[in-house]
Amino acid sequence: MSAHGEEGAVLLFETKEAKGRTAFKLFSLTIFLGIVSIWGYRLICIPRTGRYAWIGMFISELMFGIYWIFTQSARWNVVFRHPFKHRLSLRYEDKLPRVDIFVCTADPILEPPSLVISTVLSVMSYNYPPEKLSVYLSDDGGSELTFYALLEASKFSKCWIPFCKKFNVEPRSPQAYFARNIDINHPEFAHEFCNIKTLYEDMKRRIDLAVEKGCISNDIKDQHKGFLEWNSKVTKKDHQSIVQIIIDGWNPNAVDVEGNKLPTLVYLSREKRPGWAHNFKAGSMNALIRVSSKITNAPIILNLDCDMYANDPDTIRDALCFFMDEEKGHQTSYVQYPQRYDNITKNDIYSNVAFAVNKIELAGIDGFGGTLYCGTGCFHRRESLCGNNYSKDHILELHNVKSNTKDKTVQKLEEECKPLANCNYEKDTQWGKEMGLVYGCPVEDIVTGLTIQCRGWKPVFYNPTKHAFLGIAPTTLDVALIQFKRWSEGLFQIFFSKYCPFIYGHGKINLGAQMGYCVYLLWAPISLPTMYYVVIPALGLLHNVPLFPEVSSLWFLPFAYVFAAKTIYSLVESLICGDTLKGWWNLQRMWIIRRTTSYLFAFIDTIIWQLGFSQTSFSITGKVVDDDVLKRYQHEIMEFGTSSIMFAIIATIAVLNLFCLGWGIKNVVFGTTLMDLEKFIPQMTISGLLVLLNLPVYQAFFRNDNGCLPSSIVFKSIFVASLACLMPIY
Ligand SMILES: O=c1ccn([C@@H]2O[C@H](COP(=O)(O)OP(=O)(O)O[C@H]3O[C@H](CO)[C@@H](O)[C@H](O)[C@H]3O)[C@@H](O)[C@H]2O)c(=O)[nH]1
Ligand SMILES: [Mn+2]
Repeated sequence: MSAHGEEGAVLLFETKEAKGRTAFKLFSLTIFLGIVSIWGYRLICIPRTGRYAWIGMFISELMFGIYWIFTQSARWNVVFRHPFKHRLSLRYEDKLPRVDIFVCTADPILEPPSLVISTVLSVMSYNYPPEKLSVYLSDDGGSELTFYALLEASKFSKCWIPFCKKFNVEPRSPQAYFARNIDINHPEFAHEFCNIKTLYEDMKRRIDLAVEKGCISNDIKDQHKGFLEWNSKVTKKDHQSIVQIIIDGWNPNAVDVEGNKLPTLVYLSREKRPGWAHNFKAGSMNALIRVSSKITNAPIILNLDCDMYANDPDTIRDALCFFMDEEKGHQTSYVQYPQRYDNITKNDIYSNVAFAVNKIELAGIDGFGGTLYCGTGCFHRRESLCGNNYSKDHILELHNVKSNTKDKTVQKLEEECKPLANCNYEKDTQWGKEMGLVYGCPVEDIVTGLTIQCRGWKPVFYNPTKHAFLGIAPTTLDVALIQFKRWSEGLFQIFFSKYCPFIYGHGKINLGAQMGYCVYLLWAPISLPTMYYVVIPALGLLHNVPLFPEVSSLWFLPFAYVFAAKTIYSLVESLICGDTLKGWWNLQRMWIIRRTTSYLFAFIDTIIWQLGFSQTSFSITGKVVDDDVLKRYQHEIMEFGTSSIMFAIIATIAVLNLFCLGWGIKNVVFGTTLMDLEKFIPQMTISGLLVLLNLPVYQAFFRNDNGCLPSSIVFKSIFVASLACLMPIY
């Protein structure tokens, strides 16, 4: 070990393979054999009655099997990364590169300005030389409320940053920090704590009040020239570019209350005009890239959503290890952190965390060099994000990149930046195609990451034990499903586009990475076999059509083995990754619900989009809910409440399986022979499990809070399920 340690001392990060890979591969092979036997059985034993249903079962199992093979690629080659930030400090403390941080917001109602500035403040107070740090807020809402909040934050930062650094407080998002129980025993700390808390609460009150009123009073407007940009004609969808450098960090007077330098702070709202496609978050990121290049031009960019605050003040240094390692760092294009959330309850009722995805799958895809860019919590090398190919001979020294702030006044810089954020700037350029984030897809992040990899760069996935960023997860089923619909739709569009990893990535990225991408890109079509599996076996039970081998037959073995092995494996994997037993159970439910609603609609909409009948849209995930709803979320009670068509599907499936299981049990109890029971055990198991998973759905039929299933949905689902029962099975 000592010899190794010596050699390792030169590295700024190391990559370790996961343990037990061989055992996993053998295990995976046995499941594969089981799957192949199932396919074989379906082909060999086609029955006379229920022939079509049988073929449907075969097609479903074929799709499940192929999809399963893709998911194995994400587990085949799992690697874990470890940066050594103390080595970075020893070697490069005086050569640290400048870092530009981009925060995106889009709507002052769905994304309250007080939340947005908490994120901004958390990154302004990173443990990093402030003269090398710049924070840019892109406001697609074009709202003076957000601008006002940022102005308030810039003032508050003068107290907040020194307070954080003096007492080394964490987390550095004031909203998250003051929401915790903080031990204020030390008298000096207690005093300053109370002061800063009052300052924060006053500020928050002023901001929230302004948001409530929907406008800014004239005395406030007189305090900053920036408000002049908002005249009566400015609306969210129609306004000129607004660039306001709120703190010019290179100015010697930009200091906090203790006289330390402040990071640069810039407000940007790119031009919006009716008739111009603005390309959602990708468009705003590209405007940010250009505007920041005119001002601070840092070689490293951190990209965050407005709700993702920095939880660990040392994250920048960790990430830099991956860029500055002498041996491999020059090839690193981006460093992606997993999406973690601040508001997760114990058993994660909507399965927002995806424990196994974060800990195993993404690390497995990283093993093949295919780390996904997930849109937030990601450090980029500006060069690679701007469309450059990787080349060994041309390596930019990170600390030598120059900024453009010399000899220019703030006003002049602002004027120079505005055209860069104009609608027509990108016309006839490579922006959105070869440069910056790629346009035309609701998951701009994933496509962009793929194109960067195909240009020869090697991204890194890093999942530290202390979460680097914490965001806000959806707290209602509705919002969670809409988010998944946007994702699965965008992902499936990639599969159909010229960016399909098997074509676009052919010869450029590893086959394992291409397959790894497909684990996500194929979410939408996997809805079809799932839908089949939750409906047809149940109907078979009702109409006496057996669809599986008898329990005593040898053919039953592969079914039982594949089912048990996959289930136990996924349970163990979830538990190892930190989920609870109940959390895993909730995940199974969400897995069915997502596949039969979000993914299904995404599939349908993608086909419509493919035929050219619709345009890309982006529904922003809401980040606030009322107290009543929040309480139910905290008690892990599923929230329905509205009569969404997705809920109708969920309820119908639940009712149908309950009917059919009831019928099946009746048949067993009253009369039919033991022989028959044997034939139907697999189908009864499927319906039985679905009924168990759906217990919270049945409960929602009878609850009488505002989150229960509306009676219209209850009746609809019973009606549709009854109709389905009449459907004959061929
Ligand atoms: O026109 C837009 C729309 C959205 N956003 C911002 O994009 C971010 C993500 O939007 P959100 O509604 O929170 O979506 P999520 O589903 O939480 O976002 C995930 O998925 C998106 C792709 O679907 C990625 O862009 C995000 O980074 C990723 O966190 C937010 O900060 C928004 O303010 C914009 O800047 N402009
Ligand atoms: Mn979000």
